[in-house]
Amino acid sequence: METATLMLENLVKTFGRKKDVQAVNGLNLEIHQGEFVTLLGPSGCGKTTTLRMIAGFESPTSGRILLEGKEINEIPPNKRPMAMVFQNYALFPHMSVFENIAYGLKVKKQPQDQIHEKVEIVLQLMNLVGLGDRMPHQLSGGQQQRVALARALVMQPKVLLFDEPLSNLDAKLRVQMRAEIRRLQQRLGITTVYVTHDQAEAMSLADRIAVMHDGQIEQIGSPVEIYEQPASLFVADFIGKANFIESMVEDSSDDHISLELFGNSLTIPTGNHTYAVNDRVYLIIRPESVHLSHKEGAFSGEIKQAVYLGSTVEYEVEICGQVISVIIYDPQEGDKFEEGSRVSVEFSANSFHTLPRK
Ligand SMILES: Nc1ncnc2c1ncn2[C@@H]1O[C@H](COP(=O)(O)OP(=O)(O)OP(=O)(O)O)[C@@H](O)[C@H]1O
Repeated sequence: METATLMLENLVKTFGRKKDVQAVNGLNLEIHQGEFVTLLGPSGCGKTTTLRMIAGFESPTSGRILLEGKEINEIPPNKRPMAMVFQNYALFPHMSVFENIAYGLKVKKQPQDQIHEKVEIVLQLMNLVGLGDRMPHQLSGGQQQRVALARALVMQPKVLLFDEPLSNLDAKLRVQMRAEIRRLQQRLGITTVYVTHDQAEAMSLADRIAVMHDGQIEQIGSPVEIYEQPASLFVADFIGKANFIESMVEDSSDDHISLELFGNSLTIPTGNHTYAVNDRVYLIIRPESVHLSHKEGAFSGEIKQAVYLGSTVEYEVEICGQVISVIIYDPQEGDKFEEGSRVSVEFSANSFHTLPRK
């Protein structure tokens, strides 16, 4: 069996004199050798606190952190074989790029020639050759972040930690840097934990995404699993857009259920759930799985709102009193509909997903 490099067991962190802020609330996570895991969730869900506990900057109120099977709760941050890259780069302003990168090795009293060799390797790796003598303020934001990453990599950590490292960069550079981080991580194979509240960043980087909510992991899985099989309403709503249609089970067999959808009967696979007749469910469908046309179709709706965004058009369509979001990618002439017009609506086969409704 593959052993986890990093294991978080029932991790709890409370803040405040009365211990009344539950930042992390019984969190369990296993991260394997070489794996890239992102912690994704809304502001305040406990992502940064979790990362800071892994790094050793915060000590857990209870629970255990294990690295390669050994508990490291009591080991100070500078003794953990980990390196962290921060949102604000945290470079020393009075040191050159070279000195910034060399700093950690100097503190560890490594021989001068080895420090030189190692710094040169990461300067090359991070496309920073020729910039070693510059001061941080003479670099662009993207270059500063590369120096911060070089400074982390030069320590040859077993675990690399990122705290929203791209938030201060403009949108284009962010996309470029995230591709660079992914390439680098794959090439070096370093176990990585990456905190972000940006879904696209989490989806494009991670082997697995841990979606956090109220100090716990609500679901962990590959980007495809998280998107296509959300385990809760929170995940379905937080990751991408989703339509939630209230319905009730009319018939149930081993692996299929029939339910009512806008006056019609729909039979779909049950997925991971078991349902009985009369159970209340949410039918979940993504906006890109809904199709509009002027042809005769199963359902008829009215366009309430149309927003043209160039590469996509987004519609709000009312069907039987319920408003459904629709996204059309790469819209062609026939995909444009006026507000107030009637359209027929179809749903992609097998694109429905259900969750129990209390
Ligand atoms: N040092 C602290 N003292 C008191 N409360 C704290 C402290 N650090 C974090 N918290 C609280 O713990 C909760 C989780 O914070 P945390 O920074 O981990 O969330 P986050 O998911 O990283 O959010 P964001 O995306 O906004 O950074 C929040 O309610 C926050 O206010």
